[in-house]
Amino acid sequence: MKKEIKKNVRETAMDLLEMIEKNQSYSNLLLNNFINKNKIDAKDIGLLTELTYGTLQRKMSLDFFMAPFLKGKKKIESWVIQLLRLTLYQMIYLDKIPDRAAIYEAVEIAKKRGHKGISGMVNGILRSIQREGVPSFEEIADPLERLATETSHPVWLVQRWADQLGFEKTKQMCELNLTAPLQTARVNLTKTTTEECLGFLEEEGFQVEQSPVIKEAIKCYRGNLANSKAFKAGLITIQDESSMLVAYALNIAENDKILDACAAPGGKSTHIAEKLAKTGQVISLDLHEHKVKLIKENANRLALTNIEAAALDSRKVQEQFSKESFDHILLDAPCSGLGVMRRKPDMKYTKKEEDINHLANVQRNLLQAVAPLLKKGGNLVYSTCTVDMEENQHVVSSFLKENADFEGDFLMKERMPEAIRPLITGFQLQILPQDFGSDGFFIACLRKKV
Ligand SMILES: C[S@@+](CC[C@H](N)C(=O)[O-])C[C@H]1O[C@@H](n2cnc3c(N)ncnc32)[C@H](O)[C@@H]1O
Repeated sequence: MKKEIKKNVRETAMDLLEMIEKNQSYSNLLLNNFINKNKIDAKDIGLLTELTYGTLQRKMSLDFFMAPFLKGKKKIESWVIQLLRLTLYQMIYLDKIPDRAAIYEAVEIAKKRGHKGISGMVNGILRSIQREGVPSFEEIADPLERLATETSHPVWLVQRWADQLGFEKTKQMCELNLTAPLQTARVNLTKTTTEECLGFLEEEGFQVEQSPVIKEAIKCYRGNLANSKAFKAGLITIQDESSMLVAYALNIAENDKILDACAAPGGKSTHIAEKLAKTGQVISLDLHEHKVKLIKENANRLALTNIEAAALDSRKVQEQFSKESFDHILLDAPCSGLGVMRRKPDMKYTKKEEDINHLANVQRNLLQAVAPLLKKGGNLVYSTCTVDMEENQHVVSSFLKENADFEGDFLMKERMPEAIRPLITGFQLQILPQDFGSDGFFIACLRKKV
């Protein structure tokens, strides 16, 4: 039976924000686990999600708004800061909640969690904000710093993107990162058609439509497809459209043997297996045993028998597999994930610039390790869900420099859905979230010379 949250929704959001702030878990995992474990009522899920994600998304802006009102105050406990952010978020960004209701709730929580002094301070700060209004972003003279504060992204990241992409694209991306992503799913074409699947989902009450970009992709405007009968029956996989493009890049033909070197939880492996239409074989490797379990579960749910999943550090693949034993190889590398910040807003504040340098090294080593396993004439597809050149274009160019037996595969463009082609430069595709609403993503298609 579903139950209402014992603590009220705002207090729960405050606790979740505190846990995220203390780096106890990723926001998306924490919130999903909390909702599932506590069987939260549907009407509370919406508000809890909105308050937690919204406050997190706007953290830097909220701190900017609050700063003048905290001047001269002694050190304020972390949970009180979360409470102030949460309340300010409702006052500034949510029209449907009257200010007085938000302030009243905040004071009640402060009384319960702290003491009279704290609730008095919370009341005082919030009432002053209500009376005097918050400062304007226009007060920030430097355009880059203003964009960073206004869209709540760290300055180093905005600076980095502006250097790589220019200010306009950076601005669009930062603004898009504040919006909620649409859920999309991939139809398992070995079991059904897109049209038939749309029909099943509509019968179940989902508001869905076929994507204009990828023929087997479905966009969902209402409902969570993970709870659908179609999902349980293995007719769909929840996957972003950008990720679906990887299987297009590979040039898959029936009976191919394909290596997916970083495969868990199996989103792309299962797509490849579906495209193989019950023929061939996908060898799906991942570093972590518990993640390999997820690949197997997904393959079973989708009734795909042409996937073999195993735990292995792919930097050591040469110890397990012979040279030139795969028709194609996918390296969907571990990366900084800067293309999926909409889904994990806490990443904006936890990622460091040095992480990017470290990851680029790991990515180069993985590419170097898998390359000898590819047959001549086969494709090596390298992909990441990031938008950083150091992990994308630079990794690829340094690989090509060191491996004269590889070249860019310019035919990738012809294999891609038509709407994507204008975004392709040669044999590389950098998708920004604002391009067509999917995740930021990178795909490069290389070919081993014959
Ligand atoms: C981007 S995710 C893969 C997502 C997956 N391709 C999909 O579509 O579902 C990267 C994966 O690489 C794995 N990984 C990281 N280092 C690895 C290594 N040295 N060898 C094998 N897998 C590794 C991580 O555990 C993670 O699951």
